[in-house]
Amino acid sequence: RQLEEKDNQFSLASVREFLTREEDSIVFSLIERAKYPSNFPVYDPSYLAGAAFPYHNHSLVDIFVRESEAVQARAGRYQNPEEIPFFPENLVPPLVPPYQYPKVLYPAAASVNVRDTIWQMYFDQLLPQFTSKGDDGRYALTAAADLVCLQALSRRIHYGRFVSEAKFRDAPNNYSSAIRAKVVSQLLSIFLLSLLQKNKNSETSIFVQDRDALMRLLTFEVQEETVKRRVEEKAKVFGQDVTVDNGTSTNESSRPQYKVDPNVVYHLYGNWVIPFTKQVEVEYLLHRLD
Ligand SMILES: O=C(O)C(=O)C[C@]1(C(=O)O)C=C[C@@H](O)C=C1
Repeated sequence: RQLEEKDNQFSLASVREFLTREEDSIVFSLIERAKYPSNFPVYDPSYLAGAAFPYHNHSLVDIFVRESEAVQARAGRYQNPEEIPFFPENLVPPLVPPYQYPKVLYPAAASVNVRDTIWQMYFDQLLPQFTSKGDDGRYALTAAADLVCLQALSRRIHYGRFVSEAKFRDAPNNYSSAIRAKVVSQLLSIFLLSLLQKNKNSETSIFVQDRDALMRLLTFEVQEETVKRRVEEKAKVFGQDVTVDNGTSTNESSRPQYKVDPNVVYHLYGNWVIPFTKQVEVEYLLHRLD
């Protein structure tokens, strides 16, 4: 009964509330990571070249995430369908008894993910934008802060599966015809390929059209702009120094200094978080009628 009640509350509005709350987690996690400089050795496999097997030639952050996920798997973290690990091959069985999470996701689509894309974006693109250059030796703290950032981003982006499920339930007919177009185009492309011996490009272009139709259906540009402006604002509110001088301070600069540049957070959402969430949404929908 409790499950049914929870399930009944599942809607696009409840899903958006979850995404809004996750913004806080993401902004806070970035602020925490920004306490430390870039700390290059954390990411450099040669730093652990002398370590024993299986740790040698992995970066410290790589090992930190793998081992943390193993501990968290024991505590049941990945039994929760909201959570997707970065290293699924590494997981150990949970120690805890199962919890009856509401069964919201469609099983054939539940495991779609973009974990490798998130990993690459975080280390190659995002980190250099909000950390200062330098090395203060606090490597374990740095890796721990990276883990929290990665998990918050992953939870938000992979929640795209729940967003899609809510949208599909709201308009099953609209989505079903766009999803079925996939099946038709798959058959068509196989037929064309065998008939015309075409190269792979023609197949790709047919798939792209299906994705485009779904992408148009699930996109709300006004909502995206609201989200980007809100996270920018959160970066300002959460990331300023708090004083108790009632604004009477004679600080030389009246321009607030933020711990993480709000503009970076705006673009993090615009360039990666929202596009990756939409990618998850499309992939989920493509499997929604399997
Ligand atoms: O709120 C939605 O409808 C979503 O699909 C989420 C989201 C986002 O990532 O914030 C993604 C696509 C939409 O265009 C708007 C917002």
